[in-house]
Amino acid sequence: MDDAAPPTALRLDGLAKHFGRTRAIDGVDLAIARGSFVALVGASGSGKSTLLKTINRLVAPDAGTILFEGEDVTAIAAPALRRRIGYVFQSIGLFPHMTVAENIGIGPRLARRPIGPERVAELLELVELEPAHARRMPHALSGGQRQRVGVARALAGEPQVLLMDEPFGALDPVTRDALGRKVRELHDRLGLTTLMVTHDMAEALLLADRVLVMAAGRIVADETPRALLAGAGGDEAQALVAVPRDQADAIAELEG
Ligand SMILES: Nc1ncnc2c1ncn2[C@@H]1O[C@H](COP(=O)(O)OP(=O)(O)OP(=O)(O)O)[C@@H](O)[C@H]1O
Repeated sequence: MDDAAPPTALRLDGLAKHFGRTRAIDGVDLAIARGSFVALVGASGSGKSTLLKTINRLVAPDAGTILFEGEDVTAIAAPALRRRIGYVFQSIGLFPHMTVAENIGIGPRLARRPIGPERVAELLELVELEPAHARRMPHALSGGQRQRVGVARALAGEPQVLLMDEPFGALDPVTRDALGRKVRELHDRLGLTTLMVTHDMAEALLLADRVLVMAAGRIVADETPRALLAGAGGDEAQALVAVPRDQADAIAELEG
């Protein structure tokens, strides 16, 4: 083994999950180095969300193992696991009847390590929200603010790993861009290991250190953004890279 390589935060071996006849995950082997920011892209229905959910045990796989810092996730109590692995949901997923502060504190509370108002204020500051937002209900926030609360909630238990399922999907492009940069900055500052599902190859190329492409339950490409832009990864990956590249070319042409 290479002594200089960073330790593995997550290791998936022979992972499979079927829903009836659908092979949502069809034999995935994957090692994610501590500290890396990995994007998971691929067509709708290719298994990205299911893969993410198996990691923090929201979905139980039919076969295979998942090691988190060398420990089988099934051996870790779910609340403790979910405190150590923050999760930002696709549809934000805030509890509508709870204040922002209660939403942010739910994970630590379930893990019997409740957080106080100072920590809530600190988390709000981390995602650039006002301290007064702590008392608001989710419906009284904009979509971008709600998603920031979702990120704060995922960070509340001081996780080592951050899983994000299409976290910026519902946001306007300007907010999306700002929040993407913010998350990357927090990833670097807090020393996180991040696995982010996105439909947007441009976002994956700009934010991640490594891009995985999923198709029909399998990982069909695993490349750095630079390698993808240089043509690596095969047809599936290159079809996805072509989208932002063609758009950039078309805009450049309009600018004449
Ligand atoms: N609870 C479930 N019951 C039955 N089928 C499911 C369930 N969850 C996922 N599937 C199926 O498994 C496959 C993979 O779904 P998954 O949500 O993981 O894909 P995805 O790549 O995340 O899609 P999207 O980008 O649209 O979110 C799909 O065919 C989906 O319909």
